Order: sequence, then structure tokens, then C-alpha cells
Amino acid sequence: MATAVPLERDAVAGAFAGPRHEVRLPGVTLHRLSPATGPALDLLAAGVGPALAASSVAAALTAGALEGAPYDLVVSAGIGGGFQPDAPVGSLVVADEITAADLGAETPDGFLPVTELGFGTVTHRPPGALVRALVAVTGARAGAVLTVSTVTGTAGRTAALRARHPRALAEAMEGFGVAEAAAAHGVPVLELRAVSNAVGPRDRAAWRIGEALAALTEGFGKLAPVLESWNPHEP
Ligand SMILES: O=C(O)c1cccc(C(=O)CC[C@H]2O[C@@H](n3cnc4c(=O)[nH]cnc43)[C@H](O)[C@@H]2O)c1
Repeated sequence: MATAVPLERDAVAGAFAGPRHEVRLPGVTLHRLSPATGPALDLLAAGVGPALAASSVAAALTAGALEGAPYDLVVSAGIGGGFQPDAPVGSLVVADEITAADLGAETPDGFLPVTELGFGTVTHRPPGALVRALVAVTGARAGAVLTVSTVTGTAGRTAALRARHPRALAEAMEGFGVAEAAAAHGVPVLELRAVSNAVGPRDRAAWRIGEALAALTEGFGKLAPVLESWNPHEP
């Protein structure tokens, strides 16, 4: 599980009982949980933003592969902004697509994603069966989660994102980076966000980080049995 900051990592850890110890690797420190039942789980505070998140997750994936213990799944998790009214503050959003919303070029005729410039990718799709199972147990809403390098802070930018991504429920800053690292290792990815604020004109006083962290802990508590019964070879 890759969160941006330690506060989010500890909110996820709060859902799991059992011992936890640190594993120091070049470039990253994992918090390894060994639950009484089910597979071991590594938690990583991977940093804020897609670049640092990608490099941190890639370091962990490479270490696992070299140790002969490759990961089955990578989960990007944390707080995020919700597009209103579809993703209210305190709700959970699971990504059925993880899309880089600002990776491309501005032109006089509008934004062009890198794919239209002839390279790269802008979307990763988590396994459908896992997304559906997650929705069923947590009540999370499923939709596109956008990755941005700049937190949206105006009505104009919000409207532009909604127009380009009508299925978007949330935005955050790490999912696409985490998904790129996972894809490079052939490992499936999930993104789960607890909504701490509405996407829109910046209103710091309205952020509900504590409420979102509590929703994250509750969501992960329900997620554990799903992960245990998930078959990695199912699409
Ligand atoms: O604007 C501020 O004063 C401010 C205060 C505390 C934190 C921030 C952040 O930008 C946190 C970014 C962090 O949280 C995720 N996140 C949460 N909400 C959003 C959002 O609406 N848009 C993008 N990212 C968001 C993000 O994944 C980062 O890890 C600002």
C-alpha cells in the first residue's frame, strides 16, 4: 500500500491488527504488517506527487523482485479531492481508471494528452473484479480518479477537468505515478481515496482530513478479506 505521507500510512495500518516492523531499503522504508490471518502487507509513505511516489514504489517493487518475493498487487491510497456532488467529503472512491490529467501539452486549441503527441500512456485500469468487490464491501463509489501535479483551486480549472473527464469522481497527486511503477513490473494496481475536500476554489478551512483518514481506516478494515480471496489471475 503506498500512501503519500506517514499520517495516511498510519490510518491504513490502523485497520490491521498484528505486529509491524520497519524494513529499510535503499531509498525507502517499508512498514511490514504480519496480520494474524492473510498475507503480509507492506505499507509505504511514498511521498507527495507522482514523481516521488513512482520512484519510491519502483524501489520497493525492485527490492521485492530481487529478493524472490514479488508483490501481487500495489494499492495507492490516501486522501483526495472529490468532484461534487458525486463524491462528498468523507466518502470513499475506488478508481476504475487512474488517469494523469495534466500530462501533455497545452495548445491554442486546448489540452493534448501525451498519447496524442505520440508517446506514453495516460490511463491505467485496475482489475475490474477487484474494483467491483471493493465497491461491494466498502460502499465506495467507482469512477475515474485523476492524478494532478497541482491541486485544483479554481472553479475554471474544475470545470475544465470535468469537461475533459466526465467520469472523474476524485483527484489526487500520486495514483498515476504509483500505477506507472506497478505497470513496469507487471503488477496490478488499485487506487482508493477518502475524500477530504471538494475539488474547486481553494478553501483550506473546509478540508476534513481527520474525517477522511477515519474513512480510510474503516475502508481498509473491510478490504482485507477481499484481498485474501482475490485471485491475481482474474481480470
Ligand atoms: O492548500 C493547502 O493549504 C494544503 C494544506 C494541506 C495539504 C494540502 C495538499 O495539497 C495535500 C496534497 C495531498 O493530499 C492529496 N489531496 C487531497 N486533496 C486533494 C485535492 O483536492 N487535489 C489533489 N490532491 C489532493 C494529494 O494526493 C496529496 O498527497 C494543501
